[in-house]
Amino acid sequence: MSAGLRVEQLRMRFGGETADLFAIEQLALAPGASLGIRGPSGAGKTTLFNCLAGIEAPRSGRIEWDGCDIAALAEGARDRWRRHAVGLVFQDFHLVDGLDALGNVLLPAYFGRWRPSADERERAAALLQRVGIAAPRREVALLSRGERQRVAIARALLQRPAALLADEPTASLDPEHRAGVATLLAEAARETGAALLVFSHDLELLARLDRCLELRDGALHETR
Ligand SMILES: Nc1ncnc2c1ncn2[C@@H]1O[C@H](COP(=O)(O)OP(=O)(O)OP(=O)(O)O)[C@@H](O)[C@H]1O
Repeated sequence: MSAGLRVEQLRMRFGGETADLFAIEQLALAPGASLGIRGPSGAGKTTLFNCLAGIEAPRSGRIEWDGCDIAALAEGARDRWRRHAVGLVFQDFHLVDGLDALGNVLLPAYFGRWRPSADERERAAALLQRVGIAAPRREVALLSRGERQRVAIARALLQRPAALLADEPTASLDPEHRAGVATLLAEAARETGAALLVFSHDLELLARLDRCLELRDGALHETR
């Protein structure tokens, strides 16, 4: 059993298509390491993100996270795995506007339970402080876009995930907020020892990561 991510012979094809969108022979990411994936529009980055996050099932191949092949799991088991094993950060934040910052960070703690534990509440408050949100009880709809993304990062870290996956996390932010979120993601992953996988066009963000690959013409290519 190996720690981190190990992908082998991963193929994805949507129904009705005659060719694979991508075929990835091998990909590995160790705990604590960071990897960026960029690529032209339509190359399949979001689809690959969805496969690696267990949101979508590939056509064939292995996606092992800490030795567990999530490609072989049924949808319900994959959903359960995703809730505790990975933290997800999206371009458009996926926050619940009617809730305050603390309520949003605590959302993952509600799955399958009535309410979060005292420990989880404490951790959520500490994470919000860590990401620089001074008003945890403010409704997220009233926060700036940069602040909203920082709340989303705090939420992704709540369950102490072994991996942090981000899909275009800085794309809807202005330059000042982009730099802050890039630093935060890289630091948070380093501090927690999580593997960090970022899909992005943001060259400044990609430059902060250990390694960067390009998804192009259905395959992953080295960029540096
Ligand atoms: N559910 C689906 N069914 C059929 N085709 C799909 C589906 N989802 C995505 N595609 C197709 O797969 C291709 C890759 O889409 P994807 O969103 O993964 O690309 P991307 O690299 O993230 O693009 P962008 O950078 O523009 O967001 C596109 O041609 C898209 O139309």
